[in-house]
Amino acid sequence: MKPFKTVTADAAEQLIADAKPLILDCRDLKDYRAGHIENAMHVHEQLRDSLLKKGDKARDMLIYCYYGHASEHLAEMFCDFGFKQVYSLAGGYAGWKEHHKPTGDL
Ligand SMILES: O=S(=O)([O-])[S-]
Repeated sequence: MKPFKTVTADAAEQLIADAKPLILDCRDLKDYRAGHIENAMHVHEQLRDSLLKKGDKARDMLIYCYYGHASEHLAEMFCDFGFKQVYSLAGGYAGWKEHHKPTGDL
């Protein structure tokens, strides 16, 4: 069984509204800059490492990538480091946009 949870765009939107998770975008920086889920942070290696070491393990964390594959790997890594509430967005940012969810697009 996966140590993290996979959420649909609808469930992720609800999660964001209810739990105010830390939102991590693990796509390329240029794609993040072109548009991302509101309040998402771009995860570069340094941020990832510092979160793994010092992040709040009890806080909900929502991770997304392009289509929902890379985020699963990252989600698993956070779980391995003891994070308790890790979610991966199924379908990634592509799915999010397809469902017409709000973005911080410029
Ligand atoms: O970002 S991706 O791994 O889903 S192609």
